[in-house]
Amino acid sequence: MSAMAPDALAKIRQRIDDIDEEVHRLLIERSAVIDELIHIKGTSAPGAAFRPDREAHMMRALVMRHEGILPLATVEHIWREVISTFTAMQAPFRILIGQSTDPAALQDLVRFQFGFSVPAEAAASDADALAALRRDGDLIAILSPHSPGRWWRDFDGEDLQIFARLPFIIAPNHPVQAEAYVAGPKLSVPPEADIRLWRMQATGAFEKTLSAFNARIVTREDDEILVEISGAISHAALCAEAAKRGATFSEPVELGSFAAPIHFVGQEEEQTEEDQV
Ligand SMILES: O=C(O)C(=O)C[C@]1(C(=O)O)C=C[C@@H](O)C=C1
Repeated sequence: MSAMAPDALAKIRQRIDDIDEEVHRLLIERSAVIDELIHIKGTSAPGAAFRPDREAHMMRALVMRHEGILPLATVEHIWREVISTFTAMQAPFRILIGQSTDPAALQDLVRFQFGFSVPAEAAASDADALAALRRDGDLIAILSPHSPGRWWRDFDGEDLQIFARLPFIIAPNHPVQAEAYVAGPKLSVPPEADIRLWRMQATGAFEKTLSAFNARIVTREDDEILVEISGAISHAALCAEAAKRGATFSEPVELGSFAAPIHFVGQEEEQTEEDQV
């Protein structure tokens, strides 16, 4: 195959330039609504702009409309950068990264989700992260469910709340494989959420009961468990089922709630002309 004629390359580059210009102009246009958003939402308090349920809805729409050869994670990351920047433009916030058995992976997750326009730094410990969160209203903390700091023991969902679980799109080849919760001050508008995070004491053979309710044990230590469970399931229903198996669950402490993640299995192959013959 001969090299592409220079004018053909120039034409393609012109198309790319035109597209880039349009995307850039649209982003500038998107940012023009910020003042109005601040006015309508009354987002004067630091960190008060977060609307996790709206973000979840947008990410679902993004997954639904995506097509072609562009990796979904690329588009996801671009939008995460945009949404995070737009959140900070309404009300600035900072990120504290909690303890993890894999700090580099957790840092990657933070940058994938929040981009580079929001300051992020590692907390000395989970306890420090929570203390800072309780002190400064403009902070959110990224907390690992596998943290040696066991932050969940000092968290009762009263003054702080978990309002998102990361990553939101779970895919086998996703560039970021770490998982974490986003904790922050109580949001002024409680998010619509389908999964709650509970801390409970559980005894007996309780695992089957949780599986039957599609609940996910995130962390377990002795008889204390951290569980993600659908908002449609009551504690009473869980206990009634557990009783049949001689298991028990204590009254749960709800640490927060969030939108269910999207499990993305892969992009549908584009059908080429060769496939059809
Ligand atoms: O829809 C809003 O309330 C916004 O503030 C806009 C926006 C966005 O950039 O799309 C930013 C932050 C919210 O968490 C959700 C969405």
